[in-house]
Amino acid sequence: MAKDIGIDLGTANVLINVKGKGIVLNEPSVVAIDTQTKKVLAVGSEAYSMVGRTPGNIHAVRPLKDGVIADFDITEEMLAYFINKLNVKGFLSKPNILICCPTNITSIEQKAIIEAAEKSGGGKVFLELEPKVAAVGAGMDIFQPRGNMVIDIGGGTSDVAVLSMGEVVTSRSLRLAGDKMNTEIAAYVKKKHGLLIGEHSAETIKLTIGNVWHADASETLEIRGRDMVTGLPQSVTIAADEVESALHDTMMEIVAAAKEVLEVTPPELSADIIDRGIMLTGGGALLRNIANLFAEHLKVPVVLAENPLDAVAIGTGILLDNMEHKRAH
Ligand SMILES: Nc1ncnc2c1ncn2[C@@H]1O[C@H](COP(=O)(O)OP(=O)(O)OP(=O)(O)O)[C@@H](O)[C@H]1O
Repeated sequence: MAKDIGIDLGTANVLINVKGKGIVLNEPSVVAIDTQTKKVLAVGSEAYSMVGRTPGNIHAVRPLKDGVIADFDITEEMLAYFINKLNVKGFLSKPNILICCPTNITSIEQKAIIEAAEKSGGGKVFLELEPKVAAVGAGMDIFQPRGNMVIDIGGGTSDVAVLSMGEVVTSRSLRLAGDKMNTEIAAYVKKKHGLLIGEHSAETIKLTIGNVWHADASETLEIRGRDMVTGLPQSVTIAADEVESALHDTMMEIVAAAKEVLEVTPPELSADIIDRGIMLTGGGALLRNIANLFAEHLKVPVVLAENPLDAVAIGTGILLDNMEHKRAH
């Protein structure tokens, strides 16, 4: 028998939850391609280590951009590679797949995701909205007639949603999240320090001293890159409060989206949200003091999911169990 699997097909990472086993795969959504032969050379972690370091004929690409499939064929190859690696196919049967997508993708994009999962070895493919699955994975009971609000900040998209009785009541999805933050950090370092840095270095700055509220200026990190004037390798010291200003505009856009969602939320559900607080999920939730930033602007308590990066994958496991439970009764 093939095993059912849940996939968090993210812009930054792909996580796969196999029924009965838990999260068995967690790799960056990156594929290295030989541009001459068009052959896939590496997938996942191995390909990620090549980003920004490849010679001319090798290209390390992210097949998903802004939370949607930018390159269909490569996404399919990547998914097929991950699914094969798991050995979940049965002798004659294919695994059912529950896969997550942002709230504002078009029906064409939805079809592309389903098709990619089917072609990469899936049996029945179900699509679920990412914030719903993230909320479930973060431990929220969204199936009661009560308001639950979640903000999921991933690599390519930030989703804000209010859920009740298992469905999304109001939502906003922004095509800006962790990747945009890296771009903003690199742009800041270029403008303020005259230093060109790559994607990996920007990500390291974010992960090490990324703070979005009342950052401590004495917390610093030395980074290396290429001096814009001399063209030579150079190192500079960046402080956490600089990262806070680099990320300010992006954070304010997410805050604005959350405000818009709250403004159109039915009053009874708003009251529930005040009681229960807003749940933060996705890798972006790990930015230091992010809960304080949202709480200050939204005037509502904000809580962090226990495992923000795994919430969607954990949620797929819970929803797969529910689906089986329903089928059995
Ligand atoms: N400690 C951290 N501080 C800040 N950002 C972090 C941290 N750890 C991971 N991230 C960021 O979280 C993002 C990845 O989060 P996640 O895996 O939830 O996204 P995804 O599901 O791949 O993307 P999407 O939901 O947009 O498709 C990356 O941009 C990464 O840089």
